[in-house]
This record gives sequence, C-alpha cells and structure tokens, in this order.
Amino acid sequence: MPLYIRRPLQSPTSSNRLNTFALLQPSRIYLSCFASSSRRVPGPSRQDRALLPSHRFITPIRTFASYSRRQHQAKMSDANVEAAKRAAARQAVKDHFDPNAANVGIGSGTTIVYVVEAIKEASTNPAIRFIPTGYQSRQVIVKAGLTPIAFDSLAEDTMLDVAFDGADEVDVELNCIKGGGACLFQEKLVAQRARKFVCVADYRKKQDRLLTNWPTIPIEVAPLSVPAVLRALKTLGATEPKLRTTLLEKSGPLKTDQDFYIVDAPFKTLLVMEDVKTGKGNGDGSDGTWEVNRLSEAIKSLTGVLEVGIFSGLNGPDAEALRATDSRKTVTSGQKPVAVYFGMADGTVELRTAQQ
Ligand SMILES: O=C[C@H](O)[C@H](O)[C@H](O)COP(=O)(O)O
Repeated sequence: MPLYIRRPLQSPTSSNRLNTFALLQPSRIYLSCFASSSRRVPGPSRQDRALLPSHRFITPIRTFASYSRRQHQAKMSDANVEAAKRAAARQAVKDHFDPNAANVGIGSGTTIVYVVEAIKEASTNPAIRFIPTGYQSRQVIVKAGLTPIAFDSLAEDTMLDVAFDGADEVDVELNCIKGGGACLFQEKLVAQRARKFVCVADYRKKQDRLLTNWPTIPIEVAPLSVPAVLRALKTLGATEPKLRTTLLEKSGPLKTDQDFYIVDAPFKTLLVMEDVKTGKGNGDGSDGTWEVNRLSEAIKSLTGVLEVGIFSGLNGPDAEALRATDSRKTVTSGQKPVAVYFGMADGTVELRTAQQ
C-alpha cells in the first residue's frame, strides 16, 4: 500500500520549519517541500490524492530533541558496526594469518580494510605477496605499505596460503552472497586459488538463510547481454531484476573492474541442502524455491553471465581432498569459506566454521 508521510528535512526551529511530503510507492517517490512556521501542515494535493486512492496519511510531531536523538543513535549504530568489523578482522587475522606466508589474497569492501590493518600490525614482511581482487583492494594493500602482486603474475601451480574477504550475507552452511560493492569475479578467482578462504563480517550479515536481510543476488554480466539476462532471470523466478546504476543515475550503469555491468536479482529466501532433504521445497525453481547451489548453477549457465555473487559448494580443503582421489581431475576449486568471523553488536566475535 502506498504510504504518505511528512518528515522534517532539517532540525526544525520555531521560526522556520522545513517539512516534506513524500509519497512512497514501489516505483516512484513524490516529494513536495514547503516552509511553515505556525501554519497548519497541508495534506496531499488533489493531484497526489488522485494517485493515492487508499493512502495512509501520517503526521508525526517531531521535536528537535527527538530529531537529534535519532541522529545520535544512527551515529552510534555506525560506530557499532565499524567496531564489530574491526573486532572480527583482528580475530580472523590472529587465527589465520601466518607471518611466514608467501601469498595472501585480499578481498574488497569496507571490512577488508580492518583485515589489512590487523595484518600490518602482525607483519610488514616485504616477502609476503598480497593478491588484490580489484582496484580498491589493491589501493588498500599499497596504502598499508604491503607488497601487491597481480593475480595473473602467479605461477600456475601457486596456491595462496589464505584469502581474506568480506560478505554481504552468510548462511548456516557458510554459503555467501558477495558483490554488494560490485566486486565478485576477481574475488571468486582469488578464493578458488586459496588453500583456505576466511570470511570477515559484522552481525548484520549473519543469517540462517541467504536473501533474508540482503535483498538480491549480484551478477556480473556482459553489457551486450543485459536485456537477455534480465529476461532469463525473470523466468528463473527473480521478481524484478535490475541493472545497477551509479549513485548519480544519469551517469548510467555501474561498471565493474572488468568493464562489465552488475545485475541485482531478487529471489525468495534461498534454501540450504538440508531444507531440500527435509522437504521444505524442491530447490530447483520448479515450485518457486531455490537451493543455493542450484540457483548459482542456473544463473551461471546464462549466456553473458561472467560470474554470480553466490559463493557455495566446496571449500578449499574439501576440494583439495576430493581432487586427490579424483583421477579425472573434474573437481572444481573450493569457493566457500572455511570460517566466518562475525563481529557482534556487543563487541564479541562469533565464529562459524565448516565443521559446525
Ligand atoms: O563487492 C563487494 C564485495 O563482495 C565485498 O566483500 C562485500 O560486498 C562486503 O563488503 P563490506 O565489507 O563493505 O560489507
């Protein structure tokens, strides 16, 4: 149902109060702004009313005190999230970074900055080579005074000792959604090349199932294929897949480090394998439910899709063990983390590991 709300645009004073009407609809936001002192706040215009056959009109009375309290709470919660990321990063580095390592993968995003900070505190050994997963990741490595080396400079048989990265959401089986910051292809390359992938995140990312809090699956797509991929995603059950634009919408679609585009596809909350075993859904899309691995494969098979932002299947050590017994060498590399460190709101760090 459309929602008609009024809210202050800035902290109100008795002489000059800025109010705004916002009509929130799924596809449109109407905004009208006016200054008022003591005069009565007008309701929606006739034109707006025509657009709103069944609107709700809410007129909250907001004081300066409640306004600044909200701002203060938002700042506190931002600080909380950053503290959570830092705590998780420190613990992950303490447990998984070996100062004698040869090659270490470094992911992208805001959390990885704390991982690099903790690595730098543990060692600045110039012999350790850090493999970035994109432009921002390389910048973080260079700024920390560590030694970056491009992924394609690695000898073919060289495995990374460990790769650290963030995630947008993680489920109980350690499947991850990644790509919220438009990095996923190089992150997957690096995770698959690592003996172990260690994920670091804050409490908002810790969920039982994927697509619980995080709304969409990011997919990296060749620009030419975007219309066809959008259509195909709808047939797979994505409700309203969208091409991601830059913050300044008029600048057009957002480009990845590969000069590709990102499509964000919303699906119903995904099932884990256990859900399919216990009859919670077919998990193959036939009844509207998708199991994580099945959806990842279905999206990856679309022409024009470079990579999908679901990290699932095997983890590094499991892939290694299977490969040792696989004479045909068909086992693909692991891409799932062996451990996920979640910084919690109360300052503690929770650990989910592959064995749990
Ligand atoms: O595209 C970005 C990457 O997949 C990030 O690792 C992911 O979005 C998590 O980012 P952040 O640490 O900023 O939450």
